[in-house]
Amino acid sequence: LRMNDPPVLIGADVVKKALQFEKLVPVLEKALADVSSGKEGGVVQPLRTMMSLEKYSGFLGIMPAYSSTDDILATKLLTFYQQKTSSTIPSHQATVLLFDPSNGCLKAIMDGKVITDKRTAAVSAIATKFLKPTNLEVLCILGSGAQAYSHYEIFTEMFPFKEVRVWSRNRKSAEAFADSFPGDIQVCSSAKEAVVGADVIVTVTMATEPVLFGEWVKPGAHINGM
Ligand SMILES: NC(=O)C1=CN([C@@H]2O[C@H](COP(=O)(O)OP(=O)(O)OC[C@H]3O[C@@H](n4cnc5c(N)ncnc54)[C@H](OP(=O)(O)O)[C@@H]3O)[C@@H](O)[C@H]2O)C=CC1
Ligand SMILES: O=C(O)C1=NCCCC1
Repeated sequence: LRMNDPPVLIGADVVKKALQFEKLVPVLEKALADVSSGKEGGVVQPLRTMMSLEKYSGFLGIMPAYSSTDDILATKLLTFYQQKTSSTIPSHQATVLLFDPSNGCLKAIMDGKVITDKRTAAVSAIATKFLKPTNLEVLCILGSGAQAYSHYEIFTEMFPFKEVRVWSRNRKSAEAFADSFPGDIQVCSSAKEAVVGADVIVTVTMATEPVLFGEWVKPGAHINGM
């Protein structure tokens, strides 16, 4: 791209093809290590700004970051809303803007919804890889929305679970989730039933009240709380 060229638009389908988990995981591991290395890692990532839209039970989040080692300047713009069950609009929508860090020119406008779904699940999987319990037999997913799908995909790709359980507020959502994958997924009638005995627990709901209680959790289990 030349300096004055308009930014490239990169839609969800193209992003989806580019973000295969086997490519994404090593890149994210390096990014996480760079962030953890402080100054040496060369990452500038101020705390995200989260603006509340109380009138609509929504939020607008702004998440800028610069990596000097990769020389990448980007920001994610995210909106998320407490949706009515009947809504067909995704609760979380996002766009990622990519800039030329040397002059501030906007280079690309990318679909950020797929990035959010896959990045979040990949980071949970990386955390699980490093903190995992000795046993990795039972995976429990609480919630059955976009994050549940992406977490299921990467967790079953990266780890040898023998049993996968899902619970969701609406049983029909959990059933639709289970039916959408060829693998066997046990739909549970309560969060407790899904959690008791699980080795890895993923909480991916929009609940504002607790759905997971400590007394259900097996000693040594790993929890990814979204
Ligand atoms: N930390 C991070 O980087 C990120 C965090 N998140 C968070 O992950 C969570 C899931 O996101 P996502 O999958 O995209 O959202 P979706 O809207 O796609 O799915 C939401 C899920 O939450 C359930 N749910 C909604 N309200 C309640 C409630 N009051 N009590 C119990 N369950 C409820 C729904 O269940 P049902 O369908 O059965 O009604 C549904 O399964 C959210 O909290 C989101 O903010 C998401 C992306 C990134
Ligand atoms: O994408 C992110 O980062 C999010 N953080 C918190 C709320 C939902 C999405």
